[in-house]
Amino acid sequence: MAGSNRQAAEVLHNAVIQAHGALQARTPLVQCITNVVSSNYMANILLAAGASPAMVDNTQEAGLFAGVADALLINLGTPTDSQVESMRLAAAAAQQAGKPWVLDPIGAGGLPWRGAIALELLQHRPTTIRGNPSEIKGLSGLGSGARGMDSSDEPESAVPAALELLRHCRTVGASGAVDHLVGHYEERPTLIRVYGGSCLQPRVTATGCALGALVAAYQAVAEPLVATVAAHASFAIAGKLAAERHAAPGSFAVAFIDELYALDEARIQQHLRIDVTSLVSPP
Ligand SMILES: Nc1ncnc2c1ncn2[C@@H]1O[C@H](COP(=O)(O)OP(=O)(O)OP(=O)(O)O)[C@@H](O)[C@H]1O
Ligand SMILES: Cc1ncsc1CCO
Ligand SMILES: [Mg+2]
Repeated sequence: MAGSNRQAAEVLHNAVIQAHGALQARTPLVQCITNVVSSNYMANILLAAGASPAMVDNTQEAGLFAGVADALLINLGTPTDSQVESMRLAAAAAQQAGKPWVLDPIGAGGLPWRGAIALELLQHRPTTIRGNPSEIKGLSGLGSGARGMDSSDEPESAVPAALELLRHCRTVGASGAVDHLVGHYEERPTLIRVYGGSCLQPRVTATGCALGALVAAYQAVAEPLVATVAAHASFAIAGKLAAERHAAPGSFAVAFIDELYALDEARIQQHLRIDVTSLVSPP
């Protein structure tokens, strides 16, 4: 049994506006342990959105810094032995310090070594697991047809896997044309769909990686479900508006950063589109 919850959608709509204001006011320091493809784009997206990025990923400093930063992102895109050690140290330190952290299990479905690392990191209780649908399905053990870093599954098909992963974290996000997010709203398992964005977003590498970093930034200023929705909503609105002005990936990527920077209460009011479904049992 499942039911649309319009009141919850309105509450979350207002909470997203509040979270956006809190992000601007507090400029959270976000430690990113991420892949080599994503670093520069991710840092620029965090800066444009109002957060402060720090790519501290060496074994000597990663653990210490996780205790200092406001939030942590761990992204498994191009893991080396040494970077994985930093991930272990940082995840443990974040857990110890009660800091929010986000796991992006890139490629977890298709590559067994990193899949095992992602599973190992779950012991440190990430606040959010964010990935594309194939990664969410792969990490949950419910299977996926993933071939590489891009998804070969639809977000809706990842909802049972996302619900399964809620045993390890507070919220799970599966991105795509319509983002499907799960968490608990008033203690009930709940699905939130975020509409918007552009088909140019997956044509720019590391867009999903940068989304994971923005989820971490929002986790520093809002409770987990609101933070997860706020980050996805920011991407959905900025992506939609950037695509109205640019029709190809290169100029779109620049416009997307600009739209994140320009996001404000009025734009959220006008463009945010979410729906909320309370789930009694998996759909
Ligand atoms: N077809 C689409 N239409 C609209 N928005 C999309 C579409 N595909 C992806 N997005 C948006 O792009 C962003 C990244 O999602 P995507 O699923 O491409 O992540 P990803 O595969 O993890 O990316 P990467 O690993 O390349 O960083 C999200 O904000 C998502 O909503
Ligand atoms: C292309 C690529 N390869 C490993 S990570 C990454 C960035 C987007 O997933
Ligand atoms: Mg990804």
